[in-house]
Amino acid sequence: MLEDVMIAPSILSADIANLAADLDAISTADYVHVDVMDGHFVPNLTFGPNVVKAVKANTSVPADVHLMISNPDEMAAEYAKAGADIVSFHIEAATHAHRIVSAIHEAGAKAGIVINPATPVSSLEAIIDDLDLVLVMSVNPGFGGQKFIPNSLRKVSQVRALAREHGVSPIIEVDGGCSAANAAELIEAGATMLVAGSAVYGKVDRAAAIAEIREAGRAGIAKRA
Ligand SMILES: O=C(CO)[C@H](O)[C@H](O)COP(=O)(O)O
Ligand SMILES: [Fe+2]
Repeated sequence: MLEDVMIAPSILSADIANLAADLDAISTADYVHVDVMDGHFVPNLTFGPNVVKAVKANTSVPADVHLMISNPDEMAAEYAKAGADIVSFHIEAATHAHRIVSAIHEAGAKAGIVINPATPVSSLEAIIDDLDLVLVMSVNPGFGGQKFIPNSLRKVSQVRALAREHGVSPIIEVDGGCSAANAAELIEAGATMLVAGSAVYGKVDRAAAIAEIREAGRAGIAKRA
């Protein structure tokens, strides 16, 4: 049973020159979402483990690190060692997914797998028992501020069904184009954590934006099947 809707603002949309202040502004969030892009798996380039360390040094909000990198086999555990509370990597980039999950766990973090919009939920079947989190991308990764892909809702329901079938309850996170406008339907479909970049950092009052998305999402809890 979902206790409450979790919100993870993405610092992709923060002012990196004023990161400490922009982290203070989201102290009511459940996680801070850190988008790591390597310029290979996705066209864009962002942060490395040093930024995860800087985030950890400047907030007590746990860090949810989303790796959009071509080499999670080599690098995922480094982000756990840098202090990430959750490290998630893309199934499309992984050679030995089970080994990566074990390495993240051994380094002391929770482990998640991310699936792109065109990757089927069935790709998680053999590994869902080992995961703390499944992240459904609702945009093609690489940039903030993109439009939500509607078919993602069906995929969220499919992840929930797969988790139930396996008797596990990973966090079900959705990333890309999430806002107060679609929070209720996402939570109703089975999401438990929503990433919000532009929907939080695009607003002057970030705490109010977080509260608004959370409140909108709560309407979906009651409607759940
Ligand atoms: O992983 C991401 C992009 O690849 C970001 O987390 C995501 O796009 C958040 O930004 P927004 O809420 O503005 O869509
Ligand atoms: Fe992300």
